[in-house]
Amino acid sequence: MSLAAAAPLVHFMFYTRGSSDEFDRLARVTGDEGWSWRNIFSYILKTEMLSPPADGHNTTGQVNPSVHGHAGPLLTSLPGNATVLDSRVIETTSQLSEFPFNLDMNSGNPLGVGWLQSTIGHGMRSSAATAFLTDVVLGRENLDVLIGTRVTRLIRTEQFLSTPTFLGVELAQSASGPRISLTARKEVILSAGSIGTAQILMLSGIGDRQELSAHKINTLVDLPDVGKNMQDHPWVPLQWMVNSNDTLDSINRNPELMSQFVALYNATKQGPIANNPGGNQIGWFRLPDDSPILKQFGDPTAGPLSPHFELTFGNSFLSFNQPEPDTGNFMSMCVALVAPTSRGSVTLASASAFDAPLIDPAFMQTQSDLAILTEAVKAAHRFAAAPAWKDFIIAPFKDAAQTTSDDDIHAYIRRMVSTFRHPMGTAMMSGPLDSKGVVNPDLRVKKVNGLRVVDASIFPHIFGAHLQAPVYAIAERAADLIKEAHGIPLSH
Ligand SMILES: Cc1cc2nc3c(=O)[nH]c(=O)nc-3n(C[C@H](O)[C@H](O)[C@H](O)COP(=O)(O)OP(=O)(O)OC[C@H]3O[C@@H](n4cnc5c(N)ncnc54)[C@H](O)[C@@H]3O)c2cc1C
Repeated sequence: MSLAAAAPLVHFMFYTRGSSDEFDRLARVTGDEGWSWRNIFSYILKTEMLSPPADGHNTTGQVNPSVHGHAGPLLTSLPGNATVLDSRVIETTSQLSEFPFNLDMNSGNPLGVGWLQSTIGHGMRSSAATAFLTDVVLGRENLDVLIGTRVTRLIRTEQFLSTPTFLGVELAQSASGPRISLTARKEVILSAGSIGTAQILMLSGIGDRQELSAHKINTLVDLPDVGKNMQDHPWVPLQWMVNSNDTLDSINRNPELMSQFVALYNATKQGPIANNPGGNQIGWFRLPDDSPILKQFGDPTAGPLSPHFELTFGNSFLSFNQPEPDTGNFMSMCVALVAPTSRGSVTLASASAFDAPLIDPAFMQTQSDLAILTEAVKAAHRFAAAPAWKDFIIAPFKDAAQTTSDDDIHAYIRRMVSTFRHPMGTAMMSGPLDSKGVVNPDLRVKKVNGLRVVDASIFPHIFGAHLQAPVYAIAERAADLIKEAHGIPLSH
């Protein structure tokens, strides 16, 4: 029994696996070599089918096909529509040595600037739903997909000495609607994401005793780390005014032009609408090895192939928290801290599954987070100062212009910081004998029988990556762990 994943239906489709170091750290901290890059790589390839870009252009020199899957259900592709930024971003990589070109950021070494790969195939979003819930799969007798239905809690079905078994699931379609209970024969697989999984566990009596009792929930399993250790990627936008009309701003502000491109897209799956709105390239970077910040605070990354920060390059005014200007054309960078050390939480607001829980991403709570994101903002300005942008950039947008001194940047970060929507860690995995953590390396919930978690909540450290690819990777291995546990032959 599991929940279908929906976030892939709304997200930005960036397909980034993270570094080999990050999977190797997962193996190291859990004591399970099965999570290492070497072992996980075949699962990553199994999920993917690298496909031609929407515009059919020749992608030689933009991707390394040998590190990709070519027969999986999830379609990935290179950008499907050229933009006015492309040549300038790539030129910058040969002009400034601190921003080198990387042929393929999904090889295990993401460092440098490369062409964005997206979960797009034939100009359309490829999601967990399109890839895995195909008509054939939906036709299976042993699969029911319930829509408009919420899990309100898991139900303890047995208790053997001090270990409870949770094979029951309670569902409802509204806060006051009837509750329906189902009982699994083998096990329950909880995949409600970093927010939903923590909430459901706590509503089921699995969590921190004190917190649960505050909501009059009987603690059946005292697991204090449920909802703790949350990490997410904080980012700030920076924009520059540019002297070209050929940016998406011109389309976004012109309903007639927009409907022409929508019509083109509907007829041909081509044009700007077929492209990832997030841009055509991304870069992943480390602070220099001799950085005083690393000396003072230590290195928060998983290793030398893991980035401290990310830059994305957008062909329009991009921001989650600034109104779009009425005039002008823009180039934007999203500047993200991808190895944060701050840890937040998900706690219950009430004992109802229909009340959203309280989410505290705890952004910028450590000095090192602030210091590294500050360096990232400075790096973005250096990138935009490369000769490649000389005749293109007019000036930084008025807010971005106030980011020259460290103090200014700190104030800007405090004002602008936002989430990349990559929460993880609220049911973190740890070694089988480790009292910290929520799930064991086989993803089974500690101190419980019959219950496994498979989603982004299990990562003990955030990846330097947009998280869908790491989640697909762990889900592929989880499928084998589940089959093994129930004596079902593996398919490879
Ligand atoms: C706006 C946005 C943009 C993003 N962009 C990108 C991107 O470009 N690239 C990338 O790699 N990642 C991106 N992400 C992140 C990525 O989508 C997530 O990291 C990933 O989907 C996490 O997978 P998951 O299985 O843990 O959770 P989800 O995919 O969120 O799946 C959890 C599912 O459980 C359901 N659920 C929760 N609680 C209950 C309940 N009580 N009862 C029933 N169902 C429940 C939810 O509705 C959801 O369908 C983005 C996320 C967002 C929100």
